[in-house]
Amino acid sequence: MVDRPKKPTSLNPSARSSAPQPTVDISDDRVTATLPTGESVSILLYGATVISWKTASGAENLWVSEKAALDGSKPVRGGIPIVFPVFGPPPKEGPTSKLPQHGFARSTRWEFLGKSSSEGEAQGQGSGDESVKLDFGLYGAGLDESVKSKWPYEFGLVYSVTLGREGLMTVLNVRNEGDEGWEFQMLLHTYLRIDDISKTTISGLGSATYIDKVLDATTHTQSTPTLSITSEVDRVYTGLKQDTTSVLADGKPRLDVVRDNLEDTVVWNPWREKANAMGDFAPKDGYKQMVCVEVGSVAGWQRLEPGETFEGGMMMRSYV
Ligand SMILES: O=P(O)(O)OC[C@H]1O[C@@H](O)[C@H](O)[C@@H](O)[C@@H]1O
Repeated sequence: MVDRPKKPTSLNPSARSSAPQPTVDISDDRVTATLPTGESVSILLYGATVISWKTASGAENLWVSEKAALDGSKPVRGGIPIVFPVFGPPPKEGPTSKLPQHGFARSTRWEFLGKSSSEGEAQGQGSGDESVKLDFGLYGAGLDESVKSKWPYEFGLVYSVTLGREGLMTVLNVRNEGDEGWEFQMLLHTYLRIDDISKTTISGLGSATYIDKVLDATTHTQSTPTLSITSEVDRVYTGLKQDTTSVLADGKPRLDVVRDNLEDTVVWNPWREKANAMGDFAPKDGYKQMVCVEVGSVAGWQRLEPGETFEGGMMMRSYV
């Protein structure tokens, strides 16, 4: 009798079968991944908006308004909406002038492209350093005609969200898929959850220059090593040299935001009046539990010629 060929097995089958694996749950409107150690992330397909990122302790790191629309009717007030291809109100003239504030990426449904796992998991090492990467795509062809007519360029966006034990990494890859060059701005509009704004300081911006959108829209220099927030803040820090912006609670690290290939960071807190004026901002005193630290490329424009790509993003670490 001829021996049957054995079924191919992994290099270390026993470890592979016994090592707990990350789980990925895909529903109609969102993708949720959980590591065996308890960390989790949840991403709405609408806007590819990360709406939750929890550490192993169960602590939530992102702020989402209690009145945020999660049904695709408007951009999510909280989490990490993606700003592309224009930041803020569009310029009066030029290719992005007809687009809504912060562009269309945050108000368009993206496609889930799939998941991949870290080497540790793939080789069944059970080393406890598993991570899971979720990819989302948005293409010119996927846009509504009404949006296409406002920004008629061929593009491909791939947004990768990687959940690991050491933090959450989010990276946007932008590709020009057409035959003419175009320019864009991008930003990860991250609403961080904090316990108490009066005990919160932000470091990593000392000596940097910023455009103060609340004051006079002119350029200032950060004179103190840390920033405390005691009223409305809307600042665009530009050309930052250091990579890490840290949020401290009572002087102790709470969250780090590490920029990757991006030079600008927006710090935003609407404070009492602006929070009150936003219909989807709740609770009304929620501005005391959030601060936006938003990495991006927004002070100028990134230009992509046909076939060129740009990639930028961030790594976030949580200390709770
Ligand atoms: O209300 P939106 O469109 O989500 O924008 C919120 C804020 O987003 C910030 O990035 C801007 O700097 C602010 O000026 C703006 O108010």
